[in-house]
Amino acid sequence: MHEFWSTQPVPQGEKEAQEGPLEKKTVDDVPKSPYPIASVLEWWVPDVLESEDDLRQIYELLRDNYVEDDDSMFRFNYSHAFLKWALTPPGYVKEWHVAVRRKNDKSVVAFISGIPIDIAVKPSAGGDAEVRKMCEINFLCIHKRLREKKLAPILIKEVTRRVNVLDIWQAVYTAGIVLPTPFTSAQYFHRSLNPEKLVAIRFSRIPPQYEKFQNPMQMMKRNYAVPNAPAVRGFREMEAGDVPAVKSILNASLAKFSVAPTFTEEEVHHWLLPREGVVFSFVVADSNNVATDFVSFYSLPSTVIGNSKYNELNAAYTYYYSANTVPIKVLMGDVLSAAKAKGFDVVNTLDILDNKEFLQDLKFGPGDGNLHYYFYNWGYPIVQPKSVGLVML
Ligand SMILES: CCCCCCCCCCCCCC(=O)SCCNC(=O)CCNC(=O)[C@H](O)C(C)(C)COP(=O)(O)OP(=O)(O)OC[C@H]1O[C@@H](n2cnc3c(N)ncnc32)[C@H](O)[C@@H]1OP(=O)(O)O
Ligand SMILES: CNCc1cccc(CN2CCOCC2)c1
Repeated sequence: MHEFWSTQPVPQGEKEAQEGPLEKKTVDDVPKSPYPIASVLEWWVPDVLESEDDLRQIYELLRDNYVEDDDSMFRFNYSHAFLKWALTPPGYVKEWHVAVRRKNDKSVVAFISGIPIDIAVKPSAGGDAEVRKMCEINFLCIHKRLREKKLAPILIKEVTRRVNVLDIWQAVYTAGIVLPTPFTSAQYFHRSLNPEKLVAIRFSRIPPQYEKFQNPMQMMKRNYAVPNAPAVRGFREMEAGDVPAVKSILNASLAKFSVAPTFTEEEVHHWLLPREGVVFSFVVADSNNVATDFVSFYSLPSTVIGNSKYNELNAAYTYYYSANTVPIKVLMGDVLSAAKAKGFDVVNTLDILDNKEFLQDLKFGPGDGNLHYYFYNWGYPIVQPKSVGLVML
């Protein structure tokens, strides 16, 4: 059971693992050369910022081989612009973008990414959070033709080496599957914006109680209709001048959670300013045009696998927010309007942050997917998703 993960510094299910590092090594202990890999393969560092062709190769690997739902009806289709954004925040390390190519034709067969992140972790006994520089791991992907050959542990060990050599010893990551050992498990919720398309691609079903209506789909459209303009006075798109205020209110909001990132001004600029087709952010500005509230969402489409009428599901995912002068359910109501106006079919979210405060009133329904959260080399007790303030792309 867990031939690889049983060898790793992650909680192994024993109770009461101590909080904090599970093993202590120094940079001197870290191998200086890359982990050995099959002779027909080679390590490769794509230049996702400067090379559109390198970025295209990572994009295509993920488009065709990344995460699908359990029934293989949908597969994530992160865009080029989204991947460039997700992989190159301030202080990113090019070598933490770890790819594997076939030597003969240079085709990309696998990938795993790491980016730097400052995570504030509160001791479970209470008290001040400890801010720890960690690596956030994402986009682990092996080509469908190379699955179940133990290549994933090799990718994980190599990215670990490249992180350790820079004196960073913890990571945070999420997965849709249960591994040793989650510190929280969140549930997905979905808010229909385009019920007709969602039913046509079998993302949604017409609830049985609608069958009593003469025109069930008409009733579904009515139920999920949203205003086409924001309700909150002073609601507008975020702009560069809002960065200092957003940094202040967002860090204050996130400090309430047991596990959450902290953002520098440069990180607020990178992660939270609007980027067309990628991330959408809004503030509520007071009479001096100073941001008092903030809310955001990102675009993550999925390929619809094998549907004749539609080949893409346009999904928005709720991102970070700070609700201070208006309740989050009012602020998120304006997100639904903005997402509908921009052509999204659905808004997806998790029961992390204060999201449970709006799920019911805004007509989100539970999904059948979960997102499990993990630390690498950091013992931490299992906490409820509502005490987690980290959003993973
Ligand atoms: C200090 C710095 C540390 C940095 C590193 C921190 C750790 C980061 C960890 C990674 C965080 C990733 C976050 C995300 O990106 S989550 C998204 C993961 N990607 C996908 O689901 C895309 C589609 N699937 C695939 O591409 C492959 O199936 C993958 C690549 C997922 C596995 O490839 P394959 O199916 O061909 O298997 P194998 O024969 O090579 O290897 C089998 C071993 O791999 C373990 N496995 C399977 N799936 C995952 C998974 N999602 N996280 C961690 N481990 C996983 C599995 O339990 C088994 O180990 P053990 O059970 O026998 O022990
Ligand atoms: C947070 N990063 C994207 C993600 C990665 C892996 C797994 C999941 C969650 N799955 C998605 C597919 O449908 C079922 C639930 C999401």
